[in-house]
Amino acid sequence: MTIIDGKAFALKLREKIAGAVRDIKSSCNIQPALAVVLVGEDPASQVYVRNKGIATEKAGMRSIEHKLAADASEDDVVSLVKKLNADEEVDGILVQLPLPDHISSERVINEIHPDKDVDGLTEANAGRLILGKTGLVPCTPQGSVMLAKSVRDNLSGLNAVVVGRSILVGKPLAMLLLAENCTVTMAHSRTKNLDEVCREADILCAAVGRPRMVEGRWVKEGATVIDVGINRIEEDGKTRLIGDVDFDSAKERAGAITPVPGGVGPMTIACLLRNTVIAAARRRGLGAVEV
Ligand SMILES: NC(=O)C1=CN([C@@H]2O[C@H](COP(=O)(O)OP(=O)(O)OC[C@H]3O[C@@H](n4cnc5c(N)ncnc54)[C@H](OP(=O)(O)O)[C@@H]3O)[C@@H](O)[C@H]2O)C=CC1
Ligand SMILES: Nc1nc(=O)c2c([nH]1)NC[C@@H]1CN(c3ccc(C(=O)N[C@@H](CCC(=O)O)C(=O)O)cc3)C=[N+]21
Repeated sequence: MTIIDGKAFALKLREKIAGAVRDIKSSCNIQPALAVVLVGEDPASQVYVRNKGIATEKAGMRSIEHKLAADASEDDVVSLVKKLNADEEVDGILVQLPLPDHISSERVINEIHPDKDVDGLTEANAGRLILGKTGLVPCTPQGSVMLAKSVRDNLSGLNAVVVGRSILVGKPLAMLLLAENCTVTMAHSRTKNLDEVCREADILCAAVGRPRMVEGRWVKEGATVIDVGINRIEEDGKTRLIGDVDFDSAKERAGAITPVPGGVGPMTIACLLRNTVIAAARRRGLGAVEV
C-alpha cells in the first residue's frame, strides 16, 4: 500500500514552475502576476489567501492581494474584477470562495476574463473542458488526476467513481478522468447503494465535505483512493483536519491512498501557480510552457 505524498509531489511541481518563471523573466523580462480577491474576514479564507501569496512569491511571481470589507457590494467586487481584467500586468485572477451571502459568486466569477481565470470556473473554461479544447482547468481536479497518475501509469479503461458533483471539484474531475479514458461514474447525494457503486471503483475520488464518510469496506481491494475532502473537526479536545475518507480503514484495502492533510490540498496551490504561468505565457504570446 502506497500513501501518496501530495506535499512532496506539489513541491517538485512548484520547483518546475519556478524554473519556467525564471525562463520567462530572463528571455522576456516579464514577471507573471497573480491577483487574489478576498471579501470579508473568514479566518480559513484568510489563511488560504496568505498561503497562496507566499507560494506565488516563492515561485518568483508577483502576488497582488485585494481585500474588501465583508459589506462590500456585488458591484464593488465586479468593478474590481473588471479593473484586474484590464490591467496588462495581471496574468491570473482568483476570487476566493465562498463570497458573503449577498454577493452572487456566479456573477462575479463570470466577470473574470477567461484567459485570466486561473481557477478555471468561468463558463468559457468549463465549456472548453467539456469540448476538449485548450483552456484553464480547475486546480483541485487537475491536482487529483496528477496524483492518481503518479501511482498508475495508465488510467485508460479503469473504472473511476467520483463522489460529489460540484462545479468546483466533482464535475470537472469527472471530465478530466473521462479525458484519461476512464469509465466514469458520478455519484452524489441521491445515488442509491453508494457503497456498492464505490466498490466498483479502480479510482475512487471523494469530494463531498463529510468527514470519514467513505468507509474501508466501500473500497475495492487495490483501488487508488483520492481524498479531496478538507474537514476541520474537534476531536480529543483538538482541532484536526480530516478527509471524506476514513483513512485508517481505507488504507487496509487501497492499493494507494492520499492522506489529509498532505494529499490533494498542496496540489491545489501548485496547480494554481501552474495555471498562472500558463495563462501568462499564452496571453503574452510566449509560446507553450512545459510544467
Ligand atoms: N483539497 C482541496 O484543495 C479542496 C478541497 N475541497 C473540499 O472538498 C470537499 C467537497 O467540496 P465541494 O465540491 O466544494 O463541496 P459541495 O458542498 O459544493 O459539494 C458536495 C457534493 O457532495 C455531494 N454529497 C453531499 N452529501 C452526500 C452524501 N451523503 N452522499 C453522496 N454525496 C453527497 C453533494 O451532492 P448533491 O449535488 O446531490 O447535493 C455535492 O455534489 C469539501 O470537503 C471541501 O472542503 C474543496 C476545494 C478544494
Ligand atoms: N476560488 C477558490 N479556489 C479554490 O481553489 C478554493 C477556494 N476558492 N476556496 C476554498 C477552497 C479550499 N482550497 C484549498 C486549498 C489548499 C488547501 C491546502 O493546502 N491544504 C493543506 C493543509 C492546509 C491546512 O493545514 O489548513 C493540506 O491538505 O495538506 C486546502 C484547501 C481551495 N479552495
